Amino acid sequence: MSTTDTLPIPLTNHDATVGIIGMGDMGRLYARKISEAGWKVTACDRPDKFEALKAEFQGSSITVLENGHLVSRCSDYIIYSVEAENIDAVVKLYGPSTKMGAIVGGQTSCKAPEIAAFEKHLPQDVEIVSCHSLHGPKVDSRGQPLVIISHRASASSTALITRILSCFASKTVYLSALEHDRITADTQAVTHAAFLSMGTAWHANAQFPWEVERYNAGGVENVKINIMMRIYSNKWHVYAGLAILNPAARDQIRAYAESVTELFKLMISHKTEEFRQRILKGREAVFGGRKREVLLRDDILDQYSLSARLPNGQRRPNSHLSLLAMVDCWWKLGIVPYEHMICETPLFRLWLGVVEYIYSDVTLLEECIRTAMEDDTFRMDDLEFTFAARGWSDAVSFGDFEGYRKRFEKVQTYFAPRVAEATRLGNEMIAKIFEKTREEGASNEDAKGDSSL
Ligand SMILES: NC(=O)C1=CN([C@@H]2O[C@H](COP(=O)(O)OP(=O)(O)OC[C@H]3O[C@@H](n4cnc5c(N)ncnc54)[C@H](OP(=O)(O)O)[C@@H]3O)[C@@H](O)[C@H]2O)C=CC1
Ligand SMILES: O=C(O)C(=O)Cc1ccc(O)cc1
Repeated sequence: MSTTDTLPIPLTNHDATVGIIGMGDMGRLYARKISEAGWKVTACDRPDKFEALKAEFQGSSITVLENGHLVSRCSDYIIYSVEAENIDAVVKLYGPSTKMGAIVGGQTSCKAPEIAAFEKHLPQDVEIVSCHSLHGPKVDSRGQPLVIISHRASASSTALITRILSCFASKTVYLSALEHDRITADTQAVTHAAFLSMGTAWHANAQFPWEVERYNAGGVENVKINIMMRIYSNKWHVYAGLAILNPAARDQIRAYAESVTELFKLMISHKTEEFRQRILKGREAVFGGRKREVLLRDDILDQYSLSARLPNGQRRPNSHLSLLAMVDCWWKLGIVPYEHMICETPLFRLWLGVVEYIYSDVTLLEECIRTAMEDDTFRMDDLEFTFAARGWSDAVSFGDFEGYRKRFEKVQTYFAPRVAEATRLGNEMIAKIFEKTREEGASNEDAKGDSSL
């Protein structure tokens, strides 16, 4: 980190102007929160959206400008909140207009291309402090991780950005760009790959899983369905960007697809003992000697089913290939997911909670193994899931944004009629689980003076 202290930004309260380039979902969240906290905010989106955006923010304290040149000229901290795929082009366009001595950052989910664009196109007098809120635009930011990357900045500038972003009441985590990308590949990219593959497999089998009896099977299935729907209700470019542009993510998604394929081959060749040994080795590597940390209770999850017709709550065995492959892949890559909780997202926490739920109960795990080996009920789902995991891995390794978009939107369109309902249920489920988790974490702390939550 180099320092440039020649043109200090004033540090007295609220006297810096914050500029937002890209008024999509995250840009709007940032503009609104930062302006509510009392900072002067300027913002723009693409020039063709200027009139509409100006009309929308008429009478608010956010000043909408025509383009990124105008935002850059008058702002002390400029945040690029655009598609990761576009970051180089947008910084190239507006970067040279940055006010002398200002600080620049970005909100993209993968930092290597963002930092490369800043280094390439920003004048030398400009400092670089980037950020990444590890949650979607509709999630309560309080207590969620917010990564701050002080890449080329003085301590006082980093302190100023920390102060500006403190309005989110998030948990600030300081990392380098490289650390950020390695950790988020583990927490976000592989998690998304699993759920994208579930959606693709259900679509390939022409199923709405909540209408199929074998999926009306309690908490774990509810989490799978709700997270899958949540991911497919977001914009494709968010997931494409963080997977395709992050080399660590590409490797991990490939490793996940390999684990899925290898486990599936063992299943269909009925190599029970080899399969069991592999599952148990993964369990030992990832969870061995660890007390259960994330609480997920089936009775809470059971309340959040999309199924209207079928009675809820009777657990049906499932091979849970998606979940067994996750642990297998963590083991093969030497990843201990708990070490990455500093960059957890709500989805990663839920996913780890579900995985942990199965792996902490030997009876449940044995049930998965037995079902995988003996029960054909889920075989066609597992086959399609295997194809899907490899398909997503190919789209990511080929760096194929267009192919990724088509794959994503095909499934998104299929599930679209139920998205609103799934989002509502998913939000309730997440809020309830985290509320319960916090409560139980607090009572554990009272009881033992030791809470990991
Ligand atoms: N959504 C999420 O859950 C999260 C997203 N992120 C990251 O934040 C960034 C923004 O994501 P999000 O807000 O969801 O995406 P959006 O697509 O909602 O917002 C991006 C906005 O930037 C605009 N834009 C593109 N080019 C320019 C330009 N030259 N000048 C001004 N505006 C421009 C886009 O316009 P147009 O649509 O016309 O291209 C769009 O309105 C992404 O990099 C994403 O990875 C980070 C955390 C969470
Ligand atoms: O929680 C998740 O994984 C999400 O899907 C929301 C999300 C998407 C992109 C980010 O950079 C951060 C959070």
